[in-house]
Amino acid sequence: MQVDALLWLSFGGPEGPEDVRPFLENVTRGRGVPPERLDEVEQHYQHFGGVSPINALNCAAIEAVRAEFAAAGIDLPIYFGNRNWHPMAADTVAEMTAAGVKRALVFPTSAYGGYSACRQYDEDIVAARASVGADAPELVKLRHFFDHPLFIESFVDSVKAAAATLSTQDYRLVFTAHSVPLSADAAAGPPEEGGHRYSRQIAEAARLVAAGVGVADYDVVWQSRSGPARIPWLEPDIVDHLDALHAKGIGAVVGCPIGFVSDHLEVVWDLDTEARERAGELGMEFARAATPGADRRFAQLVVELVREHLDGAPARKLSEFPVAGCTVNGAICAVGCCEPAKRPARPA
Ligand SMILES: CC1=C(CCC(=O)O)c2cc3nc(cc4[nH]c(cc5[nH]c(cc1n2)c(C)c5CCC(=O)O)c(CCC(=O)O)c4C)C(CCC(=O)O)=C3C
Ligand SMILES: [Fe+2]
Repeated sequence: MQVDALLWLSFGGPEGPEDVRPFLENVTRGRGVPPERLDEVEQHYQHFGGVSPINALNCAAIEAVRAEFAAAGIDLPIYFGNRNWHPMAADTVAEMTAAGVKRALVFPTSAYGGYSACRQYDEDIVAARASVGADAPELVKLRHFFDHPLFIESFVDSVKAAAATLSTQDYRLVFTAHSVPLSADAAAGPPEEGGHRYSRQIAEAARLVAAGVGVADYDVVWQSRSGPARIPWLEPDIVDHLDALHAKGIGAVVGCPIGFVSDHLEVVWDLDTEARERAGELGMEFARAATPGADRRFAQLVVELVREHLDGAPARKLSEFPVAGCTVNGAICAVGCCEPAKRPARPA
């Protein structure tokens, strides 16, 4: 396939105290997140000076991919655009159009399926192209990579490295991912797959990493719950789970943020701040495994995903899940796939 560019499509994050509120409003527009939750999350960002680490991490990861492209003789410019903060995807796609890009691959910074992790990026692609108009380039999104060997191997090594910092090797391995409403998880994937594509892919990635580490018993839990309390989300929460582990006499935990590709705010707040603090109160040791974003293998993974399109290279994958997430111009993966949740009306 002939392509002219790669678009790195991410979530975006604020760059200073004044950006936080407008950023949060962009994220939650029409999504039924209560104002109290926004106030709370604003404090998490302000705790770090109103700066999310996510933009700098994306820029560093893009530089790493540029170096791998150069080494591999792949001559593709890389553009960067986000859903919720500058550089906004629509502006970036306008810039690509002006530069004469006719067809680009799109790397979304999420490894998984589901509405928030996959279909919402498709919606971003549709909206960005629509804002540019008829000259917008064709945008071909790359597939889910949660079961790519380079993604899994990076987490295996980071779990081992985190475990090595503990005073004991008798630790509990606990995987965490961003919680989503139960209804969103039930609707994840095409209906004939039976739903729950997001939580099942998380479970599969956790299984592969645990096997690579050589750990038989582990847990998969959730973090960063949002939304009104009356709507059920995936549980248990990591912080509650630490209480439960403590009650069972467990004294050391390795937390592995399997649902995230880089150390953005959910990781540095919910895990490195809240979970670590709770572990401290309980007298438990807590080590957090690094996310893969800064690992050279992550850049190599992007190169491999790109090669699947440039030269028809085979898709390397460790699970039986079908290849998914790869569509053109933001088309949905399949009829009924990852339907956006119906937002319940606010109680009167
Ligand atoms: C599955 C998933 C991923 C992983 C897949 C992926 O990576 O895309 C993810 C990533 C991220 N989520 C992020 C930030 C936020 N997510 C929020 C809200 C929500 N996330 C949800 C799900 C997910 N989110 C959901 C169902 C909501 C409820 C509102 C809605 O239905 O949409 C809110 C609103 C406030 C709050 O309620 O927390 C914020 C600020 C950041 C950037 C962090 C930074 O700045 O460093 C990143 C990478
Ligand atoms: Fe989120």
